[in-house]
Amino acid sequence: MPHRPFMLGIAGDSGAGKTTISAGIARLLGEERTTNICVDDYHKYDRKQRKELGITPLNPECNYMDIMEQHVRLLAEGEPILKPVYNHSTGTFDPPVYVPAPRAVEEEGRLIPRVVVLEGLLTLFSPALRSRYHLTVYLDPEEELRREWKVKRDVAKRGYTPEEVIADIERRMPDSRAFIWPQKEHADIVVRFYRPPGYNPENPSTLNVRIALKHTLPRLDLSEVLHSAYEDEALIRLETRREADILDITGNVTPDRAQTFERIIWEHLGHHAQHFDPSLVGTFWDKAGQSYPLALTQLIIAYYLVKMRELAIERGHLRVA
Ligand SMILES: Nc1ncnc2c1ncn2[C@@H]1O[C@H](COP(=O)(O)OP(=O)(O)OP(=O)(O)O)[C@@H](O)[C@H]1O
Ligand SMILES: O=C(CO)[C@H](O)[C@H](O)COP(=O)(O)O
Repeated sequence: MPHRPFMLGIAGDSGAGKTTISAGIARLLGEERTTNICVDDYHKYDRKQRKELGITPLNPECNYMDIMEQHVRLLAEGEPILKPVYNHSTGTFDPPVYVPAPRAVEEEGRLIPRVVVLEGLLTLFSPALRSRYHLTVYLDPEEELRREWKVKRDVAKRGYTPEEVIADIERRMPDSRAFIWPQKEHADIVVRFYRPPGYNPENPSTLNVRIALKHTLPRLDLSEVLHSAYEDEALIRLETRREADILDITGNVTPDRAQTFERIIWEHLGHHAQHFDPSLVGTFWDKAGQSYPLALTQLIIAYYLVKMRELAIERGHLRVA
């Protein structure tokens, strides 16, 4: 009998930080307890063909959306898939890889559903995809920041010049607006990193973050988690609005305060975070940089994930035996 996993969908534009967040969450929960899939692997055309056709990878027409939907359904039902692989270094396709059935993992004599993290440009695009997730996240950094991150990453890792990356971002703009940005509406959690006044790009650890927790989420008592840091306006502010609870975390938080807050969330994650190396929470840029707002964002998403997984088990929505 297949085991149904917990499905987490993460969307956002290119360079918005999806891989950074997904990798952090997988490390938190234990990499052997998660299956991470990038849905950008379902591109229909390679880089050369896209150029010839004048189509961008952001356009659903440029992706095998039907196969993506079928594979997301199969994973949600606990089945294996044979996943295509798009190689960002060569701009072409590698042989497909076998992704085993996402079976539950044993923890203290109990079977816990595995977490399948699906991230990519179009993860939340269609109703068929959205219907499969238990929790959805949209990454929405300030546009200038996304450009800065994308240029740095594409030059270092994907063989582009800065001018080529900027020109490509501009070419993609109509498709960003038409296909990527509207997915924000469908996310339970929207994360926006933004620059403080006088921001120095050499020190991205000082970025602020605003996390919108939509009311589609169960009303978890976050105030209990935030309690001891809650008084501290310099660190964190929680405000309830009509459409969402807004959590603001500033980048100039002192290490001891951030670490206290991290520990509080950590304790609430309990045994779910026992396989994780805490020194890696909040790391970015191949673990060379570390940011408290990023660490707290990863912990808050993991906290909701663990709580919602417990709820789904209680309600009998996740079959593990
Ligand atoms: N919170 C952050 N603070 C500092 N740098 C970050 C943060 N999030 C992401 N970055 C940097 O931005 C770059 C892009 O991030 P990432 O690869 O996670 O984006 P992505 O959305 O997965 O991109 P793509 O869809 O194009 O693959 C990386 O170099 C990463 O180190
Ligand atoms: O937006 C992207 C997600 O990473 C990529 O740019 C897209 O997948 C195509 O990659 P490239 O044209 O750089 O080969």
